[in-house]
Amino acid sequence: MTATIIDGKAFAARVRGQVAEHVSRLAEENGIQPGLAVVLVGADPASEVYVKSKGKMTVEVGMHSVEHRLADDTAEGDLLALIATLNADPKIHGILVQLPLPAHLNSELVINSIDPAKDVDGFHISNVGLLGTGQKSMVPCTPLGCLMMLRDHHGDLSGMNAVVVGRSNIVGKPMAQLLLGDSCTVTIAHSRTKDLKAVCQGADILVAAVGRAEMITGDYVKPGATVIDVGINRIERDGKKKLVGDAEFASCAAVAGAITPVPGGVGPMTIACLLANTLTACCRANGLAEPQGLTV
Ligand SMILES: Nc1nc2c(c(=O)[nH]1)N[C@@H](CN(C=O)c1ccc(C(=O)N[C@@H](CCC(=O)O)C(=O)O)cc1)CN2
Repeated sequence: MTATIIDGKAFAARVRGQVAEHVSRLAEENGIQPGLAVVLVGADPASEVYVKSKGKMTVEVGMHSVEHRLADDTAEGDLLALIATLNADPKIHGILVQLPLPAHLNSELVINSIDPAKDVDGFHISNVGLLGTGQKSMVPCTPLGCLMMLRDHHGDLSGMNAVVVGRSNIVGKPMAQLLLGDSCTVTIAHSRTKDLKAVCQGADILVAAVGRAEMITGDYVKPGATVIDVGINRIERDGKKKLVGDAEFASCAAVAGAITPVPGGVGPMTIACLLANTLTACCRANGLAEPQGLTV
């Protein structure tokens, strides 16, 4: 079998196009412009790239974009004060603090200081609780992007066996909640799961979010299954730098029915869903109907 490649780059471009249409309608009909503030502390090279990309795409869809770049040794109190200012700013509907934060900062405290209504990452404890109890929330961008691609590929997901390998707060846990919300039978597996291979072999949908380069090989995959690869690992092979996922692409693609590549799969959907979440937050803040198909 040769898997269908799920093109996340093209899908993300379509989502951004839909967001842009909504943004222009909001301006024409309501005189409102959604605004997103991104906060970067320190100079992690990958984070720098993601933040730059977020700013550029925010402007491209017609939103108001604000970037705050703070020094690596920024005091926690100063970061909290900035977030308080953004919470109170009516032009800002979404606030994102780029992760990881430098080690001296308490990420949980920082994230939980964001107004939950502006928490476009969906990481605030209120949004985590709302999602976990099936209530309307802000949904974390990467799992939301994965769900959109799965719904697009399969239509109805109900009754499918989904295995999520990885239990992070950012991807694994919310991904499992979203799949459960779509009536999948969900297993969360991780590095300590006994006979991980056998567990994965039972999956109709296999989400690899374990953070280990090419750990999921073709023999973990049920023939015809859909593999969603969330991993972004920078490795060196044959003296060349390469970006690979948590799934070994060639061997998995030989068995799977469909697979997301790295790069060009889940990654681009993360930023597209951030823009969708900012639009959703803006509509909610103004008591307007939420855009259809851009949130759960
Ligand atoms: N506050 C947050 N921090 C982080 C998040 C997040 O959702 N919120 N996710 C990741 C990083 N991330 C966005 O912030 C992100 C990762 C990857 C991509 C992407 O488009 N990847 C490309 C490859 C790009 C490359 O060469 O590195 C791809 O997969 O095709 C976008 C956003 C951690 N931090």
